[in-house]
Amino acid sequence: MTALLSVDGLSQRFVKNDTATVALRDFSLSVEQGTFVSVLGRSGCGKSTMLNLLAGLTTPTSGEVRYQGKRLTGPHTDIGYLTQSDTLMPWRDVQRNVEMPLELQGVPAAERSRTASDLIGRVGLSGFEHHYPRELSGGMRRRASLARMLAGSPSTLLMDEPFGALDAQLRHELQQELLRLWEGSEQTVVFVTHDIEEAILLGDRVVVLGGLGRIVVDRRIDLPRPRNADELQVDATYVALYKEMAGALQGAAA
Ligand SMILES: Nc1ncnc2c1ncn2[C@@H]1O[C@H](COP(=O)(O)OP(=O)(O)OP(=O)(O)O)[C@@H](O)[C@H]1O
Repeated sequence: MTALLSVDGLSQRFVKNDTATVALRDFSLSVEQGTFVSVLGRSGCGKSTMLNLLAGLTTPTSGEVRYQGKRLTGPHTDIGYLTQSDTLMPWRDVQRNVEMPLELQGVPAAERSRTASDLIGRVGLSGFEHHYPRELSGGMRRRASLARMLAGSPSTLLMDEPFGALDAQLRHELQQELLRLWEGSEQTVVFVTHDIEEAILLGDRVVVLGGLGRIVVDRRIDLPRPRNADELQVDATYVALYKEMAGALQGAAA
């Protein structure tokens, strides 16, 4: 398989009021086309900084990001990014927010409306099509943002803790929905989470980051798909992976 997205020797340093913070140091990662890569790490280890760089939103202090073999110098229309912050347009209702990427692609109105309604249903927001972002809960805004990102059918999806604010049941439903949409799509996913179970359930590969984006574990997940969260709990391979990753996260904090 070919590397779709790769970074080599990436460092990011922020300077604020004469104080420098290093968020990533000499970070390298190569993501193969069509794979689902989960990135696990504790708060503050540099995950969002890494995604901002992969999305071409920020320029690294040193090193480079390559997408489809070319140096990435800014946002790319093939790369969808679900950030942690709310980027829904406040003056558009849910339907028109989700339709937005399709408008930009010149998709005819009837098809736009059909695709958006389908995705709104898949993220559990049917009935809220004409609500504005201020009329939604935080979790609902997150789901609307997810539907909007999926509407654009980007070939690469970067997702920053998309399900972190949701209750367990909804999180489970959306994990399954995301897998249904992804399987067979050939989309490449980089999915950031704090949750070990979620990382293993979803990923073809789990990368665990320690401080400053140091990779402490990089494991291929060979569990067969479709995966069922309840069945995994008693699967010896899953249990061993879980222990390894829990230990790595603990060790990274020490
Ligand atoms: N724009 C910025 N200016 C200054 N420091 C920053 C900036 N962005 C991030 N940092 C610092 O870089 C480090 C990594 O932050 P980052 O947001 O990447 O962590 P994270 O792993 O995504 O955390 P979380 O899981 O809590 O979202 C932190 O110490 C943070 O304070």
